[in-house]
Amino acid sequence: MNNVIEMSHPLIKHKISLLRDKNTGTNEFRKLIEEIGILMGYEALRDLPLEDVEVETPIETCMTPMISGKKLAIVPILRAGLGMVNGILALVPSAKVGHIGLYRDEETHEPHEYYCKLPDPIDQRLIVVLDPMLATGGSAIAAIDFIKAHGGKSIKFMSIIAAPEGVERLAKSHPDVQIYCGNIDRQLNKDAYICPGLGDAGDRIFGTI
Ligand SMILES: O=P(O)(O)OC[C@H]1O[C@H](OP(=O)(O)OP(=O)(O)O)[C@H](O)[C@@H]1O
Ligand SMILES: O=c1cc[nH]c(=O)[nH]1
Ligand SMILES: [Mg+2]
Repeated sequence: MNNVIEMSHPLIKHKISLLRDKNTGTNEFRKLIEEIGILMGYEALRDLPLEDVEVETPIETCMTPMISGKKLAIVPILRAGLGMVNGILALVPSAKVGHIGLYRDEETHEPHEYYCKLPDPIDQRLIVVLDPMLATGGSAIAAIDFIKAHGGKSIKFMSIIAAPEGVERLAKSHPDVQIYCGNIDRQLNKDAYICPGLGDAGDRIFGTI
C-alpha cells in the first residue's frame, strides 16, 4: 500500500504512548491530540506547492518562496477530529475548516451522517481530513466519498491511531488519497475497537465517558 505513511518521529510515538494511558485525564489528552496534530501536520504538508514572490528585506528586494495555490481546507470528522483542528491551524492559520458529522452505530459499526458543511469552492483545494481513529475505515471512507461527491479532488487523511483492517480498506477504497497514520496498531476487537488503541477518542477528548 504505497499511499500509506506511518509516522516514525520519536516525539509522535512518545505522545501516542501518553494518549494510550487510561490515567491520562481529559485536559492532558486534549492537549496531546493537538500537539500530535501539529507534528503530523508538519509531516503531511511537506509537499505543499511553493511559488516565488517578491519581498523587500531591510537590505534588498528578493524573490523568496511562499505557499501557492488555493487555501487549504481542513475537514475534521466530528466529534473526535475536532481535537486535531487547532494543531493544523497552528501551522496554516488561513486554512478553511469544513465539518462532517458521523457516528458509528454501536451494533453494526456502520457510520451515520448527521452534519456536513464544506468550504466552497472545494475542487481546487488540498483537503486534509482529520480523525484520530481509523478503525474499520467506515467513517473515513464515508467522509471521503462525500467530499468527492461534492467535487473534492486532492485529499489527504490523517489519523493518530489506525487498525490494519481500516488502513487496508481505506487504501483500497480511495487509492488516490494519501493516508498518514501516527501508529498502526495490532487489530480490531469484536466491538471494532482498536487494540491496544486508546479507547473512545471522542469521549476522552470531551470528557463524556
Ligand atoms: O473506522 P470506524 O470503524 O468508522 O471508526 C472510527 C470512528 O469512530 C469514532 O467516532 P465515533 O463514532 O465514536 O464518534 P465520536 O467522534 O462522536 O465519538 C472515531 O472518531 C472515528 O470517527
Ligand atoms: O478504538 C476505537 C475505535 C473507534 N473509535 C474510537 O474512538 N476508538
Ligand atoms: Mg466516539
